[in-house]
Amino acid sequence: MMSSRYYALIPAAGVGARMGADFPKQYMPLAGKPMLRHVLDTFAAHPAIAHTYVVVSAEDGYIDEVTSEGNTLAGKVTVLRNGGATRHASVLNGLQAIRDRIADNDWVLVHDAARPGLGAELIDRLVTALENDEIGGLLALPVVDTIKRSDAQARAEVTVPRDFLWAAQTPQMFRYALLRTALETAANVTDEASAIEALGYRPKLVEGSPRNFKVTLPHDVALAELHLKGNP
Ligand SMILES: Nc1ccn([C@@H]2O[C@H](COP(=O)(O)OP(=O)(O)OP(=O)(O)O)[C@@H](O)[C@H]2O)c(=O)n1
Ligand SMILES: C[C@](O)(CO)[C@H](O)COP(=O)(O)O
Repeated sequence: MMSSRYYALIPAAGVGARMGADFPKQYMPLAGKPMLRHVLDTFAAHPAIAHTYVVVSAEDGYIDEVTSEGNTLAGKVTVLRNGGATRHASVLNGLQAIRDRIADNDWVLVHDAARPGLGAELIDRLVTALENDEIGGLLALPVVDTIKRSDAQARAEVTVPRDFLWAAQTPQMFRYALLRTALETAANVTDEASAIEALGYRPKLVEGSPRNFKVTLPHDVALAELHLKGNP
């Protein structure tokens, strides 16, 4: 039997509403290049990744410039212009579009365009941890703060025990057929692991890194630049 290959799928069809810029945040310049380009460069340079697919919206007017710069992504990255209204829809549309280019058993690493701090060592950590896994899993960080649940007026109602709580990151890595089925079946989910969990499986949690945080709000930009300039 042929061994499984590894593919990256990057949902990049969001509008970045919480960032409040007048263009999608994945195209913001960070440490000399657009946020999305950091992510594409990382996957394109990784020896384990057979190919990278990036999902953008049909109206996207930025992606061609971002992928053509320097010509180093040629043959390594394919743009899919079928992003959906939610992250869930964008990932599923991407998976459906590549059905003839991937085997059911191949692994897909789904990674947010908005997490430019991912480095090769974290990809290695995830891939190594899941080498002999049947289900797959994701990078995540154990929660370190005391956790409060509040009422609608932001008054603490209860302190939630943080044992066994993790904050989900990406990549989230699952075999193609299982992931596609899970996302086709699930109601709107915010990550791939939720859809897999809904089928009754337990994705493996592999320790990620604070550096791999999601750039979401305006104040995240300076921190992302700091990380990326320290280690481009
Ligand atoms: N319809 C969507 C929404 C999000 N994403 C992608 O999913 C990732 C994580 O989403 P998030 O940080 O929530 O990005 P946005 O949806 O762009 O941000 P916001 O919720 O603030 O609008 C990003 O790479 C984003 O581009 C996507 O591909 N398609
Ligand atoms: C997939 C994810 O990055 C894990 O934290 C997250 O669920 C997606 O971001 P959102 O802000 O919930 O859309």
